[in-house]
Amino acid sequence: MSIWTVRCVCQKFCRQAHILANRRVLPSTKRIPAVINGISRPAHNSLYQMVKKRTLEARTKLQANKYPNNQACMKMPKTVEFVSDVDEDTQPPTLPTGQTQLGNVTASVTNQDPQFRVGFVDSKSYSTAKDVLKSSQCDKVCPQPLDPCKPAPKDPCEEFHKLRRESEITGGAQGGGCDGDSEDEQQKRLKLKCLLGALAALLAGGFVAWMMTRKKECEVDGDSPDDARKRAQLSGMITSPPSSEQLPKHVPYLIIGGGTAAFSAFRAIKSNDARAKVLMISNEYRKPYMRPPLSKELWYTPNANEDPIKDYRFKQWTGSERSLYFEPDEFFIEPEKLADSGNGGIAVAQGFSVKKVDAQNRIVTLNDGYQISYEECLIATGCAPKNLNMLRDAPPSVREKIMVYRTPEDFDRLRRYAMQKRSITIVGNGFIGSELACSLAHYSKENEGGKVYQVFQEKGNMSKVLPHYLSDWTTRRMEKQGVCVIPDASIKSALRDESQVKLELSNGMTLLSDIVVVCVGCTPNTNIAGTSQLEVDRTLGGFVVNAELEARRNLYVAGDASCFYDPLLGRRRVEHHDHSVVSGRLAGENMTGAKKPYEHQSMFWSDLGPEIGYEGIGLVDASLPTVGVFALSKDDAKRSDSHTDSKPADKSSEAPKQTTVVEGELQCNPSDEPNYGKGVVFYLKNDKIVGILLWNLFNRIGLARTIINQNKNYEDLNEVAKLFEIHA
Ligand SMILES: Cc1cc2nc3c(=O)[nH]c(=O)nc-3n(C[C@H](O)[C@H](O)[C@H](O)COP(=O)(O)OP(=O)(O)OC[C@H]3O[C@@H](n4cnc5c(N)ncnc54)[C@H](O)[C@@H]3O)c2cc1C
Repeated sequence: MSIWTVRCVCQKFCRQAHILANRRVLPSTKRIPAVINGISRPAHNSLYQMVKKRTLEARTKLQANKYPNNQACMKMPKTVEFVSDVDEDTQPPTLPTGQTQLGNVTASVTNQDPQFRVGFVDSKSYSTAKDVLKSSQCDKVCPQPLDPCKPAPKDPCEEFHKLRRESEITGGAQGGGCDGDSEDEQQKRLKLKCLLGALAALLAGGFVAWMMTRKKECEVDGDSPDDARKRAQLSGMITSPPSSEQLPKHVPYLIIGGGTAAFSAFRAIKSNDARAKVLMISNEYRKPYMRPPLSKELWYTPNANEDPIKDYRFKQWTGSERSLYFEPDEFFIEPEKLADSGNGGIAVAQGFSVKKVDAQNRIVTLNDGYQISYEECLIATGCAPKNLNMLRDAPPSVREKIMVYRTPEDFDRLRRYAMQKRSITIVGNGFIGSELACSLAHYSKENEGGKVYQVFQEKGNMSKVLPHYLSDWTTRRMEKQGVCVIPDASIKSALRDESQVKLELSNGMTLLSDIVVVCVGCTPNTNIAGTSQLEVDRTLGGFVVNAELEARRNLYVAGDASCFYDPLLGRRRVEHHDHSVVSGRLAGENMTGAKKPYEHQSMFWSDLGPEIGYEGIGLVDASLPTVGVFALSKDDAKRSDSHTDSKPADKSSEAPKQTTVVEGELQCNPSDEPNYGKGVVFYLKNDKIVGILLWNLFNRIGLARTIINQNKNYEDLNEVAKLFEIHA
């Protein structure tokens, strides 16, 4: 095995990768014990541990088990000029800008795949996504049985149309009954009456048919009122307590928001003030729960077809089971009983919204005007998913096919579509969009479900986080997992079919989908800032707080909604689970008088299916220069060695050329999977390491944290990389 180093020096999108070295790793005896010892996780991280007990062993086992790769689609072309005389069999995998891989198959595929149609309403000679899929290497590299580009075995759209036609015919027949045997003289008047009657009956029949199809839509889009009530009762989705009047008038500790940061703060308060009485006010109708499994583990849990509404149990990657909820219902006390509780505890007011905080007088006002005074208050309102303006402003018929993704309700809704084998389009290439696309593709594969498309403007998945070569590689891996990735494309328009939404993309493709999930980031929930006279950061968003997470005296902000001052890395806002745990804990400690600054570097993680997992810490930002060091498999090492060996004298001056060659190989040969299978990427600012990404490397985040905290220049990053034992 060899170490493979890639340095990205361009500020924007890291266009250049330089191989710096191709040397043997130091033997594992060359560890630096002091640093290695720093790996152990601090105790506060128990919330993080609950979600994510990931060991390399567990992941490796998982990789070997029942989730085999699906087959690759192909690289999408940048433009969609129609080229009718392309020979599919001789198509190169990638084409220069301005050309396209679209083949001469447009008309022939139209009827085969209802998800991709040419000229949907108005029959233009579109080059559709199907054409792209068809014309790519997919036809060459995908074995037939697993080919994700072929039509689904059963076409839900066709079924829908059939049902609809039948109901219309039935309605029409019922409208008859005027074939009377009346006398000739009366025929004219009777005929007229009859015609009018038939027309009325037809209209009634049509109305019945419409109602019937509406009902079918409802069955897809939502529960019947009875079911909805039942599910609401099961999950406690009713305001609790029934009225704000039942909430205490005064509490020592008040937390606005009922998410991860809020719950972490409660834990810290309780461990510093054993009898603390804490009231959490959440506008969700649930007790505190974690979000990460919503886009990952829940979709891989074998019992995913069972109704998870009660406690959303899921299997962690390690195989152990747990619920989405941090604690069961019994852990909490009722808000009405909080004031009289001798030992204190935590109460959650569910379904109530705070509209104002009066920091001067320490009073919080709810939406209905009810006021609660506090001694210490934390704002942990998180963030809300963004939508695209064009979709938000679309007609209601389109909007009902568009959703964002953040809550268990969103999971339920999307799962209903997935279970019904519908085609799903994810918009966006960030963490949640990419995770969800992988999870849905997996779910679809396991259940012979519908197609999963991922559309985004950028060139590759996670391009804001990963250096471009890694983003490219990841995109190909996503395709292998069964996601039909459509990069370099934005949505130009969205129209509604009987059952689907038709997306016209900027690259000329037309995509038909049963549901569109918009995953384009989120906006911090700072609505109360204006009424509460709190400062919001103009650039980063979020409530501005100092290093102690204080917005005002006795008023703190933590989690996604806080824009805090990191003494090491400057002003930041972070939208990750561990940050919400770390900042929530710090705020909780400070609410009990600790007055500590934010010093602990939080980490994040993401999983793109069971085979790709990564963790990051510090400023993991693709616009920074990066150096990546990856373990190569035997074959790749040989290839790289031979390349270097052929030009030993030119090693440094030829670095960019080597890069080009390596990148070329990667782009042209999707089977070069091991290239970026495992490694570490350093993100640099003023030649200092400010961020570290651990790519399929686990249990090393403590070491990464130590290195960032050292805040110094390293002569040779290969030496630093060796500490991570990427071959271990
Ligand atoms: C699907 C998904 C997957 C994710 N996966 C990962 C992952 O793998 N790794 C990772 O590091 N991070 C992940 N994250 C991000 C992580 O979950 C968030 O960073 C974290 O939940 C933020 O916690 P929070 O407490 O700040 O906000 P939230 O969890 O959003 O909680 C805020 C709460 O406050 C409520 N609220 C808002 N305004 C008011 C108001 N005025 N009055 C009362 N209540 C209010 C909200 O309804 C919400 O319940 C994921 C997020 C999502 C959505």
